[in-house]
Order: sequence, then C-alpha cells, then structure tokens
Amino acid sequence: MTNPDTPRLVVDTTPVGDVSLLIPHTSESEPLVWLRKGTGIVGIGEALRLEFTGETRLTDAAAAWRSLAASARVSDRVGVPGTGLIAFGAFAFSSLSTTTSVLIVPRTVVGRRSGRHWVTHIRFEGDELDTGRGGMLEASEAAAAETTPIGEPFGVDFLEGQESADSYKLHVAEGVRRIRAGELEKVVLARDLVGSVPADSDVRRFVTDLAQGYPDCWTYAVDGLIGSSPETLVSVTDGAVTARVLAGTTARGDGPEADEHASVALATSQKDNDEHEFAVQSVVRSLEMHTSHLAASEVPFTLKLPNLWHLATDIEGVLSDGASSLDLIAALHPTAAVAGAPTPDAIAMIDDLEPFDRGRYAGPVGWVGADGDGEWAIALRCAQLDDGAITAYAGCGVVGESVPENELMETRIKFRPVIDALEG
Ligand SMILES: C=C(O[C@H]1C=CC=C(C(=O)O)[C@@H]1O)C(=O)O
Repeated sequence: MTNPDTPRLVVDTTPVGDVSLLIPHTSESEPLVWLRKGTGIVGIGEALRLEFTGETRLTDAAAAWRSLAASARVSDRVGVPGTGLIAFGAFAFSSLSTTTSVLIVPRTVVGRRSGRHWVTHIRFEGDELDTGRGGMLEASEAAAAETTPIGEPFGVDFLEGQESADSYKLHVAEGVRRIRAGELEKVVLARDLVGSVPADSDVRRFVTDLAQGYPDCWTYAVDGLIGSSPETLVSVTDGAVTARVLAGTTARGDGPEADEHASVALATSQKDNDEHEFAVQSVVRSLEMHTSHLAASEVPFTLKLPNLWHLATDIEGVLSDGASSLDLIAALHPTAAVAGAPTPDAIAMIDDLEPFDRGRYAGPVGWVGADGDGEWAIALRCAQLDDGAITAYAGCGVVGESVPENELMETRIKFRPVIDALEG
C-alpha cells in the first residue's frame, strides 16, 4: 500500500557508452560506492535520505522502502541488478547506537554490470531535469562523461582508540572465562583505532586503493563508512538468495609452502571450525523461514585474501515469501560472525565488555532496488569518516579455546586493508 505522504520519485535509467572507471564519477568528500571485480554502482548527490534508529531500524527501513518504491515512477531501459530506483544503505550494529542508520537515494547513479553501462537519474515528481536538446540520452551521456581525476594519496597516523591493545587482550580473556563458565558459546569482540584525515583529502583515493587491493571483496562507501568486506550478508536477485559466511581466520604464510600450511592448519583447526559453525547455523536459521531449497556446503572452504585466510561457507536458496533484501538483513543481523552465540547473550556481553559504540561497523552495508532485490555485505575491514575524524574497527570471534595474544594479532591483520591504504 502507498502512503499518500510518501514523496513520488521519478526514475530514468538509460544505457550509455563505456564507463569503465566508476569511482571518478562520485563525490570527493562524500562518495557513494558499491563495487566488486570492477562491477558496481556509484552515486552522485542525494535525492533523498531516510534515517532510522533503535531496535526497529531495519524493519522500519524495509517498510519505508517498500512504500517509497511502490509510489515511484520508473523507466528502466537496461534492467540488470542496480538499475532503476536504488538506495545505498548502512545500518548501525547495535540498537543502542547513537549512530543513525541510513538509506540514501542518489540523484544520479552510474553503473556497469555484465558488459552493460548505464546512468540513472532520480528526482521528485515536479522537479525539472535539464535533459538538453537530446533528451534523456544526452543528459545520461553527459553524466557518464562527467568525472574528476582522483586526488593524491593522503596519510593517516592511527592511534589506539577507546579499546587499547592491552585492554583488548584482557577483554578477550574475560570472554574466554565466561564462555568456559558456560555463560555463552561465542562472542565477537572488537577494538578501534582513531586518526584524522587531512582537510580537503580526496576520500575516493582511499576507496580506489581498497578496490584495487581487494578486488574480490565488496568495496563500499556510504555516508562516510568506507571499507572492503569479504563477507556477503545476503544478496537477492530474481528470487535467488545467496550468502557467504566467514568466521575463522589465519595470517597468510610467508612463501607458497608456509601459505599452504597455513590454509590446511585453518581448515583442520577445531577451534576455527567451531567458531565457523556458529556463524553458519545463525545464517541458516534466519534464512530458513524466507527460503526453500536452502543449501550450505557440508564443509567450509578456505578463502584466500591478500592479508589472510578465512574459513568460508556459501549458502544458496530460493526466496519463498516475497521478502525484500531489507527484510532479509533484518532477519539476519547480527549473525554469529559479528555478534556470537547465542545472539542475545553475545550482544549483552559486547555491550558489557566493549568500551565503544560500534557505529555502523559490523552492520549491514549495501544497496536495495525498487523490487527489493539488493546486495548487502557485513561492514568489515572498514573505517568511519566523520568531519575529519576517522575510526577503524576490527574484531575476532572468541570461543573457549581462544588465546588473547593470537586474537590481538588477528585484529592487526584485519586492520591491514584500511591501514595499508591510508599509510600512503
Ligand atoms: C569481526 C570481524 O571478522 C569476522 C568475519 C570473518 C572472520 C572472523 C573471525 O575469524 O573472527 C570474524 O567473525 C572483523 O573483521 O572485524
């Protein structure tokens, strides 16, 4: 049903010539980016921003989007995922967070996928779009041609944030103690690093370095949240639902033999397999009620990234109830890959032990389309930029066998994407 107060958006997607580089199209200071393996979308400007807070932030977003999309007038001459009306989104991890969760509808979207290139213009009904004499095609080709060169690299000196390395180890030890005492099975504990971004930095440089360094990850930039995540929370395309669950990590080995050894050791580690299984079960349980033919591989595989190995499980199913990707992230978040198990006990322990607000770290980040399809990652390997301040986050799954020093080392490896990109 359409709410009469919902603004009516008018949306036009037009095919354009080659737009092989997407990031130079978006804003230097407030980039909107969703990119993997050169495929993706970038946004320019803000037609509409919807903000949500508290316990119902995800379900509220799902309802608001359904209503907005139902009233939109969409002309889409390309018809692939990411065309037509879309919003970029980033959601706070915790219902107690002071950080707002957002859906941002850009004014213009430039995208490429499966050899198709397009521009989408989004405006309110009644607002004029200057399409020039050639109409929408001319306006779209002009938008596709409008880029600015990416600025110089900039450096950030990171310092310990609210959770120092020593305090992190104490908290991991406390987590292990409580798990061994039977209070819960797994908890994911994180720490933060803080720094300042020099004035007038071209933030797209950071995004570009992440995208080049981690091409197999989702590189994202939404409302100052920037990162490269290997973990697909959920993607929904024409009724096909997929997720990639990650939990269990080890450093890459030095040289091919040591690297192979590291991968085998991870695959056979009982501690890492236990940590992983909690995460898989939490995703399966959440997706079960919305899908049929849900299947996860029997045994996790090892996923190689430039900085580390992860234990990974891909999950696939068929949407059975018309849920949107926002409904699904509302059902999934937070998975045991970022909270723990059982979920309520893990969240309570995070609130108790972590001395900072996670903001949007470990929350869902991605995009949603008018039909509810979309792609969402868990916001990992990321930093939040806020008026020149930057905070980076990394965490680890803690189980009964975890060793605090090893978990601290693991956070150092997980900080690498952000630190390497910003150390210049
Ligand atoms: C919480 C993070 O990673 C999660 C995802 C993959 C592997 C993880 C691990 O091995 O602990 C974590 O569950 C993070 O990168 O900050």
